[in-house]
Amino acid sequence: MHTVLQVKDVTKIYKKGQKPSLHKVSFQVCEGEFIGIMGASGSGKTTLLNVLSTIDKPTGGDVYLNNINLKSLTDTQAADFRRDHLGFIFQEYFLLDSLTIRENISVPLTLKKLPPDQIETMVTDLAKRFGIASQLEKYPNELSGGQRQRVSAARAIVKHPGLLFADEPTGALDSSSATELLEALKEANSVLNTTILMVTHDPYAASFASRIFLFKDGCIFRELHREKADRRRFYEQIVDEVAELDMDR
Ligand SMILES: Nc1ncnc2c1ncn2[C@@H]1O[C@H](COP(=O)(O)OP(=O)(O)OP(=O)(O)O)[C@@H](O)[C@H]1O
Repeated sequence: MHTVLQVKDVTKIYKKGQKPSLHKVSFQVCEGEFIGIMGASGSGKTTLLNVLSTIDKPTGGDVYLNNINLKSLTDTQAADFRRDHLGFIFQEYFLLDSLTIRENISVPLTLKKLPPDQIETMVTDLAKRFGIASQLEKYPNELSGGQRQRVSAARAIVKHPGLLFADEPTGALDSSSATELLEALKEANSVLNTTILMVTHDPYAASFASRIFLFKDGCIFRELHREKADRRRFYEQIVDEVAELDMDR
């Protein structure tokens, strides 16, 4: 399986004299992995996501995404790279209220100028996977929070991003909506081979990942592998680690 993301000795110092927010962080992610990023508030998770997604630049070290060194990109190239290769899901849904759900999910494909019938097929297929096929002609304000988040996930995945970043995607959802979203992400991961990097404080959400990096003070403090453990056992392991590291917010 090929390496999608390579992070080498990445350091981020916001202000001279300040403690590094990331300190020589190194890891690799292979295509089709589902990575969870956990850590206490202030441990560097958002900083890492910003640096990996070309939104911010590291002070030192290198990030290779699909073998492209992000350092080599100009700001305009970085914006194009984000549009063409990366997908994002945030705690907020960021849907366009004046567009239908079908139109919202179609936006990335319309921007790519794909033929309408191809867009139609891709959007309908994905909407079925995400359990929102019957909502396609509605508007965002007619949907529940959980449904809106699945729409925003479908919009991020429909363009087949090389890497999908999810930043606290279940943060605003009740537990059953969170489960529906996480199961949909897991399905996209296993069926469509979408590579996912998800920041979360929630051990339950993290238990859907196959590998987890626990951050502390800007460094990877521990790495957990799900391997053959079922999700429940993995969840228990994560809860134990979080308690041990006192990582609760
Ligand atoms: N723009 C900035 N300027 C200066 N320091 C910053 C900036 N952004 C973050 N930091 C500092 O970097 C460190 C890591 O912050 P970061 O936001 O990455 O943590 P986090 O793990 O995402 O926290 P949370 O879970 O609360 O979102 C913190 O000490 C924070 O104060």
